[in-house]
Amino acid sequence: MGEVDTAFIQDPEHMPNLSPIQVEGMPIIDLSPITNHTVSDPSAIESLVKDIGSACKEWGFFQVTNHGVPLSVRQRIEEASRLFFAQSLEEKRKYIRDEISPTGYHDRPHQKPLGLGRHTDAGALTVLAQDEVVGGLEVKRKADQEWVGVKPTPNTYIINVGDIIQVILSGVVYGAGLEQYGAYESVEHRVIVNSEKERFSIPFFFHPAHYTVVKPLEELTNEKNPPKYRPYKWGKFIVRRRAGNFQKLNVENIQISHYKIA
Ligand SMILES: O=C(O)CCC(=O)C(=O)O
Ligand SMILES: [Fe+2]
Repeated sequence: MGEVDTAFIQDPEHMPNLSPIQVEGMPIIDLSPITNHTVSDPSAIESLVKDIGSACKEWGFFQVTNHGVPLSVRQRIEEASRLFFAQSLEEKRKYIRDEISPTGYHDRPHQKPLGLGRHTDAGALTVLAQDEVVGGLEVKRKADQEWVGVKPTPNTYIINVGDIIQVILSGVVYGAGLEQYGAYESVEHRVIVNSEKERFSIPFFFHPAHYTVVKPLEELTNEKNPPKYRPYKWGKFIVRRRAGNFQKLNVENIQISHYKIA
């Protein structure tokens, strides 16, 4: 590996612990009440909605089973990505990520063991097919702010709240006794890689159109509960975020905290 751009080198307190605690505590949510059309039990849907709400508030992350995505589809995507990445660098660079094709190939320099520095996802939410063998995703657990590894669960997808949901739902007021759940927050996460095994992961980002203005839901704000964020243009935000290419969270790169109303 060549020289690593110092912008990617983390401060010591953000360097990953090489053997993080592996947790299974992240909620696993069964989506069969919405994917199994033979069951039409409104109370099952109601409790599903509640469970998703609690998972979003307590973890900002959850995993889904019975999601209705055929395993064969996932396997075909995984196979196609293995074939793509096995090609020569020259071939891959034909599909390089740039301003015109922001989802293209990105041969990002990284300093092992950190595959992807700590960050929050900028979009509304992310659906992730994590590598089922290698794992490597770590989440900053809201309960104690510890970094915990997310143990891969076969044929599940990991879903996490992104910055847009944090802003839109920032006006949610909790009833007495419910404060411990905290708010809908876009939780920090990062990825560690190991030098022996390749790691494949397939994130799908829910992003709005570039002209979208992101702002707290007006129905949730009023004089007593004023908006906590200034409106921002999604297109500008994501273009600036991409220019920073997941560098350190606390420097250079644009964050929703910059739009926070003190
Ligand atoms: O590879 C992973 O497990 C997560 C990737 C991720 O966090 C991202 O692309 O935003
Ligand atoms: Fe992410």
